[in-house]
Amino acid sequence: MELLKKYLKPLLKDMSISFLMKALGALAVLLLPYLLAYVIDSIVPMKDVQLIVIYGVIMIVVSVTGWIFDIMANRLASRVARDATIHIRHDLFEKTIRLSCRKGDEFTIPSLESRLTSDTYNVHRMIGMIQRMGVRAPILLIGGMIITLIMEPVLAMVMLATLPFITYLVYSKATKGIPMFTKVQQAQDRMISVVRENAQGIRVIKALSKADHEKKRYEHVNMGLANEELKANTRMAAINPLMNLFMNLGLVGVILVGAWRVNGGLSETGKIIAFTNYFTIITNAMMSISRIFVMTSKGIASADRIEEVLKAQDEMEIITDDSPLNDKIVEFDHVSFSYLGIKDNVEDITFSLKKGQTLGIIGATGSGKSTILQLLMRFYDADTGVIRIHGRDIRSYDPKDLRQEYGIVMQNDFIFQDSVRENIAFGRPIDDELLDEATQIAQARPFIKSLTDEFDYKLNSKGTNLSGGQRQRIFLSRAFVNNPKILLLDDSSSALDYETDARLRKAINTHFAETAKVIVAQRVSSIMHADEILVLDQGKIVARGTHDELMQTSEIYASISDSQMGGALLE
Ligand SMILES: Nc1ncnc2c1ncn2[C@@H]1O[C@H](COP(=O)(O)OP(=O)(O)OP(=O)(O)O)[C@@H](O)[C@H]1O
Repeated sequence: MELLKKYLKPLLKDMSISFLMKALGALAVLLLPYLLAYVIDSIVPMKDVQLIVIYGVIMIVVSVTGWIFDIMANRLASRVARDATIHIRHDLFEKTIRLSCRKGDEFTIPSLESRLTSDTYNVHRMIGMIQRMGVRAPILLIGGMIITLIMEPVLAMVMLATLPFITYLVYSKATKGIPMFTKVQQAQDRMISVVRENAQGIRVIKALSKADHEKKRYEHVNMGLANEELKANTRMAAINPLMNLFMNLGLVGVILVGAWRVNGGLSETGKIIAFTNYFTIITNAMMSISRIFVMTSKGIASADRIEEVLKAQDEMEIITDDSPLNDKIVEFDHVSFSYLGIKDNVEDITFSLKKGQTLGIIGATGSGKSTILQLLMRFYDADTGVIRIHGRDIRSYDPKDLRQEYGIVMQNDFIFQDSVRENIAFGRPIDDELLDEATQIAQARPFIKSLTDEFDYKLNSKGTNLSGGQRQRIFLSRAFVNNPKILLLDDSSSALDYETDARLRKAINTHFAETAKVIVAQRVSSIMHADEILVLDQGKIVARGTHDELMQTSEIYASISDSQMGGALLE
């Protein structure tokens, strides 16, 4: 509910106007049966046609005025719901993209996606509904009761006897509904996850003929969602029919007692007609209130999920470190880290890099190579040990400033559906000269020249209209274009042929002679000229040194090198 308070507060003025208009519209609706009873019981017996016409006109005016107020209030309500949701979505999106990687892993991407889409939609519907019905229904309900009590106390008591049952019914169903709708949203997260994986891995699925397997997986989560929805909706579905039952029982009682009273001369026909009108108004108001409860159950469950993300503590706090700056551009000091807090994914890593130096990292898959780069980017914080940049704790830098120091190619880098230029510049103010230089170093110039619109050529999402090697050269251009102080390359040339790879290495060494470089590679040829090479195994450094030293001291390194000798010979 805090979420609603925060986002509706600035819209309080519009909401108040909308509520006022709704209230006036509701009063007009309440006035009509009263006027009708008066016309039937007092004006018609006078047989004064002119007076009857005047009252008819008054009733039309009241009815049209109420209708106009209602429409205006509904429009305003839609605007308030829209404005509040825009701000909620904006803040949620901003928080989502700023969320630390650890928190992102905790929430999971599909869940964040559904919080941004269906949860915000539920909240939007709840805000709209509360405004459209939240004032009107209670006024019609309470106003209708007061008028009927004044008009026909005996009949009103018959009708009111049904109310305790109805109130209990709505309350008990709605309170049980909130956790059920939370489960529905969780099932939706699971379905989005499968849909997402299928959409992204469509080619693998086709290649491995796994369509039937994936269909079954989808059916499973789809059934899960359907079952949760069924459970929640079944509970809620009982509200309306049961309410109808109680209301109709009340109405039967009213008509029987009403007929008995008219026959006995205790009441008049007009009053009984008006009373049945009020009864319908009250019934509809009760129905609306029950709908508000259903939608509010859904909306509150969704608002809680949104709030959970908005309130997520970002553990990426910035600390103070006034240590003197030194010439070690990057330093790992006995760093250990675990993603899940179970087993260290990197353990006791120590190294440092000065201006212009290159560190090569090699090792088996899953040995922790990319994790070192993730820690260097401060996507995660080390559990023990310290990472320093220019001699100061990495945690003392604003992550935004810190990341501007880097040029990075990640293993699973991404191409956006945009031009080649935008994919390289990435919103940074990059002129053509820089673009040209970066693409030349990345050995991308020849293939970009061959594209129909060169730098304006539109790339598909994930670069499906490029080859693997072309994509890597776009990623490299992106990393080079801002002349980084620290260059991090994670398996960035695996799709290049050996000759292009060798030219790339030469170009990097010439253009980035001053830059500290960390190169993660599977190929020995990509790192053999590094100032130091780390050989990783299960998160630990099992050997270190230059290429020549490692050829003598590390069996693992020597065997990798020997198996790739054809590549290593090419420089
Ligand atoms: N987000 C994550 N959550 C949990 N575990 C993770 C996560 N990312 C990586 N790991 C685990 O951490 C370990 C090291 O992974 P890392 O990606 O650093 O390996 P790598 O040496 O770069 O492997 P590769 O050469 O295959 O890219 C692996 O066991 C991996 O399963």
